[in-house]
Order: sequence, then structure tokens, then C-alpha cells
Amino acid sequence: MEKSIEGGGGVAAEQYTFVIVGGGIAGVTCAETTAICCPKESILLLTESNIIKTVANLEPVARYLYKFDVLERELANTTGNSESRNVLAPAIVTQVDSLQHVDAKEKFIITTKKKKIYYKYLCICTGGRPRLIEKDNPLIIGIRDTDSVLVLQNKLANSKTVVLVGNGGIASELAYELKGLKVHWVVKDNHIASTFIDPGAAYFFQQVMDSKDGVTSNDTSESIVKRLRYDEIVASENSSKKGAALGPDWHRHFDLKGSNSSIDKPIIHFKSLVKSTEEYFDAEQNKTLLKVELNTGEIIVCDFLVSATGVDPRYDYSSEPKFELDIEDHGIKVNEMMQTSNEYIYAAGDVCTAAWDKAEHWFQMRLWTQARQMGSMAGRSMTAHHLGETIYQDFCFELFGHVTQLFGLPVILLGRYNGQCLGTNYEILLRTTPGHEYIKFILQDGKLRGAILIGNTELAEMCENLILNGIDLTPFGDDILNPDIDIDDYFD
Ligand SMILES: Cc1cc2nc3c(=O)[nH]c(=O)nc-3n(C[C@H](O)[C@H](O)[C@H](O)COP(=O)(O)OP(=O)(O)OC[C@H]3O[C@@H](n4cnc5c(N)ncnc54)[C@H](O)[C@@H]3O)c2cc1C
Ligand SMILES: NC(=O)C1=CN([C@@H]2O[C@H](COP(=O)(O)OP(=O)(O)OC[C@H]3O[C@@H](n4cnc5c(N)ncnc54)[C@H](OP(=O)(O)O)[C@@H]3O)[C@@H](O)[C@H]2O)C=CC1
Repeated sequence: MEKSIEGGGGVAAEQYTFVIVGGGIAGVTCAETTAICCPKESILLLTESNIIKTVANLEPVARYLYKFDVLERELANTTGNSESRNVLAPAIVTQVDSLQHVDAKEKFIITTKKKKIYYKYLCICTGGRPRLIEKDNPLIIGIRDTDSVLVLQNKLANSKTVVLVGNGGIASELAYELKGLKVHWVVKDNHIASTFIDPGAAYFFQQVMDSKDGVTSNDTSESIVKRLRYDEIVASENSSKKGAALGPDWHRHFDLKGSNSSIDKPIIHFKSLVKSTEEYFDAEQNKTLLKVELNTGEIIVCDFLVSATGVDPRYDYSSEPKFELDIEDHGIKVNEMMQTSNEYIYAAGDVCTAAWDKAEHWFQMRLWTQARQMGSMAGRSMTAHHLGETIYQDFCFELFGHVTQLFGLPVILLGRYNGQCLGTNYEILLRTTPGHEYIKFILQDGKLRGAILIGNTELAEMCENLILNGIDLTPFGDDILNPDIDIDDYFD
């Protein structure tokens, strides 16, 4: 159990076996896993906000893929100094405070409230923060937590035009959800949602967005099955033109509408980047507006700009010695046991960078699935370290999998779903039924290496098996995606 000890200079210090910092999915999962593995040890979850994130309604979608809800829970006791135990497992003590310094030699941390807390094992799960195209400009905002959505909501109420920059998860969600004002979506690629999908799937989604009623259940469009080599895909692309991160469906809990109900589709500026921004006072509207110049020379005047341009790992505390950081994305480097460069300090979730030799079908992406998996792995590793046990990395790190929704349709991404790191030597097998489904298989040397399932996600388990087993699918030819053959039964 935790105990108070003399912290030097007459300051009382606390001591816990496990200290976990961060109340997002990674930190909470880590604390809960730690409590399961070592229920008798003292565990502190330290987080700067009294709202924590927990996973609920965990539901298997395939053998290794899960979908789940992320719930916001308020810590029962929010008075600051005192502790609370009743939201999480009984063994977990929570404190609302911020990490300020880590002394890895003496194994203690200092918090903003000037507490000194000794640990035997520390796990850092401090998440990420939006990487904005320009900092410290009130007319350029990012989306991360509930507070930032409230800022967005307030601005929307008095705005006519917004510029949305980015082509990943947040921009795709906002482009679909923002209604009632003019949205200029500035996209650096030649298709939408490029972090998740290829140009073909983007075209499929644009058709869905352009159709007045979206997806219709009695649509009688026929399925088209196509096989393409990598060079054909490139040719066709070129020829055509404070607090934890939010939970799934966050946009359903907020009214994201402007005042003009006749506008419901974004204006998309492909292959465009923001070149410069300039604030100016508009006397007619009696407010400060933002003039945005694109690299194409176009100028857009807007009320504000949403920069949905990725996340940076978040650590605004000092440490001695310093953590080893990844050169490219500046995350805290962790090995396959989620251990940092210090053997008693672990890290998980958006703040860390996977620096181990990755499995053939897995790569890191800052998503809550991975925050949960890493948090759980860190909890198991720390407790095994403490108990002197040997454990192995969890099987979930064998295969990349992501379950989500884009533009109102269910989406499953598996393995190297966009041919990531496969060079140019792969083929794509495609089945698409406009408005209903878009199924893409990435094949290399006859083996399935990745898949995108949109609209129809029934093939998820079969795809998992085929990717992991590496079965040669050459004998099946294009029948593997023939809608008239129940290939699923064959492989189950
Ligand atoms: C708008 C939005 C939509 C998203 N949608 C999806 C989606 O549909 N699917 C998906 O898979 N992922 C989605 N993500 C990404 C996902 O939310 C993150 O990958 C995941 O939440 C990361 O969890 P985490 O615990 O590592 O970090 P966070 O959730 O950021 O939690 C970090 C925690 O650390 C605390 N903290 C930070 N610094 C300190 C400090 N110094 N002291 C104490 N506490 C501190 C914070 O208050 C917070 O509680 C979305 C993200 C955003 C912003
Ligand atoms: N449904 C889901 O699963 C969702 C997941 N998320 C996750 O939340 C996190 C934050 O989302 P988000 O901010 O959208 O981050 P993402 O990493 O998903 O996307 C960032 C996008 O911005 C582009 N970009 C980066 N810098 C610039 C720039 N200076 N100008 C123009 N474009 C730029 C990136 O291009 P490039 O990649 O070429 O650098 C990329 O298209 C991510 O981890 C994301 O995966 C968020 C919402 C929904």
C-alpha cells in the first residue's frame, strides 16, 4: 500500500509501487491491467484532468479485431489534493495533478502541486497534442479534447466560412459533419482521407457524399471486380486530376452546425497547401477575419481555420536523465515490452514511438486501439518485471487492425492496407458496389498482405487468417472476391 515518507527539506513524500501518468485510454488501461496483475500493490493514476477515459462495450469484430466505446468518467473526488478510488478498480488511487519532473536516478516525480512521489515503476501515458500549421493564433484551432470542441462549437455559432486543413481522421470526420456554413477543405493530396484510404475508396466515398440520401439500401448497382498492378494504380492516379483525446462518435455529442441550413457539402481544394495567413479587421462585420492564401494562389477569407494536421507526442515535463526520443516523430522510444531507455520507466499510447523490430503485418498509428493495446502491454510488463516473471509481447502486435467509421460507413483496415512499405511489387484486387461496399485486397507474391473493407465488413476474420497464415491465393485468381462464391466458407 502507498505510504507517506520524509521527502527531504521537511516535505512529505508519497511512495507507490506503480505510478501511471495520464487519464486517457493508454493510462487507464495500464492502471487497470496493473491492478489485475498485482492487486495487492499500491497503484497511483496521476492525471491533470478529473475526466478520465475508459473502454466499454468491448465487442469482437473478428478474431483479433475489437470495436469498443470510449466513455468519459468523472473522478468522484475532484478536490485536488485528496485521492479517489471509486471509479476504477479498488486498488487504484487517482490524483488530479500534473507531472512536472521525473528524477529517474532517485525514482521519484515532482508534480505541479509540488508533491514528491516515489515509484518503483513509472508508466508515462501523456498522449499527444494537435500539430497546428501555426501556433498561438486564436483563429487557428486544433481538435483534441472536449474543451477544444467547445471552442469549435462557439466559433461555429457566429461564423459563415471555415477553412479545414488536413486529410486524415479529424478532417474527414469534420468535412462530413460540419453543416450550415461554407467549409473550404484544403487537401494536400489528389484525393480525400489519404491517411486511411486510396484514391479508389475516396472516389467511392465522394459518390456517397454526393448522393443526396447517402447510402440507399435498395440501390441495385452491380458489383465490379478488378485486378490492378501497382504501376496501373499510379498511372490512373496521375491521369485524373486539455485532457484526453475525444472518444468515438465525439461529433454526435456536439452540435456542429452553422446558421445557414442550405449548405451541407464542403468545397474541396485538392493538391493545395496553406501558404500564408493574415488577420484583418472587417469593419462591415465588426470582427477579425482570417485571410488564407493557398499555394495555388487562391485566397479564402474565413472566420477561422481548423488545423487537423496530425498529433505530436506530448511531454511538457522535464526528466533527468532525458528519455531517448525517436528522431522522426519525437515520441518516447519504447521496446517491445513498452520499456523506455530507463528500465523502470515504461510508456504507452500516443506519447510513445514503437522502436522494436516490428512484425511483418503491424505498424504504429496513433489510434485508441493501439493506445489500449500498448497500455495493457505496459501494465503486464511492469508487473512481470516486479514479480520477476518472463512474458512475451502480446499477439495483437502481429497484425495492424483498425475498426472505424468514415463518412457514415463502417470501415476495417487490416495489415498493410494501403501497400505501406511494400514498394511497387504488389497487386490490388478490388470489388466495389457503388454506394454499398468497397473491398480492396493487397496481394504480394500471391499472398494477402492487407485489406480495406468499407460498407461490408463480413470478410474481416477471413482476411485476418489469410494475412497471418500467408496462404498462396494464386490458384483462386479473382474468385477470391467473386460475390457469387462464398470464399469465406472455404477458408473458415
Ligand atoms: C477528434 C479525435 C477523434 C479521434 N477519433 C479516433 C477514432 O475514431 N479512432 C481511433 O482509433 N482513434 C481516434 N483518435 C485518436 C485517439 O483518440 C488517440 O490515439 C488515443 O486517445 C490516445 O490515447 P492516450 O491515452 O495515449 O492519450 P490521450 O487520450 O491524449 O490521454 C493523455 C492523458 O494524459 C494527461 N496528461 C498529459 N500530460 C500530463 C501531465 N504532465 N501530467 C498529468 N497528466 C497529463 C491528459 O490530460 C490525458 O488524460 C481521435 C483523436 C481525436 C483528437
Ligand atoms: N476514424 C478514426 O480512426 C480517426 C482517427 N483519428 C486519429 O486522431 C489523430 C489526429 O487526427 P488528425 O489530426 O486528423 O491526424 P492524421 O495524422 O490522421 O492526419 C493529418 C493529415 O494532415 C496532413 N498534414 C500534415 N501537415 C500538414 C500541413 N502542414 N498542411 C496540410 N496538411 C498537412 C497529413 O498529411 P501527411 O500524412 O501526408 O503528412 C494528414 O493527411 C490521428 O492519430 C488520427 O489517426 C482522428 C479522427 C478519426
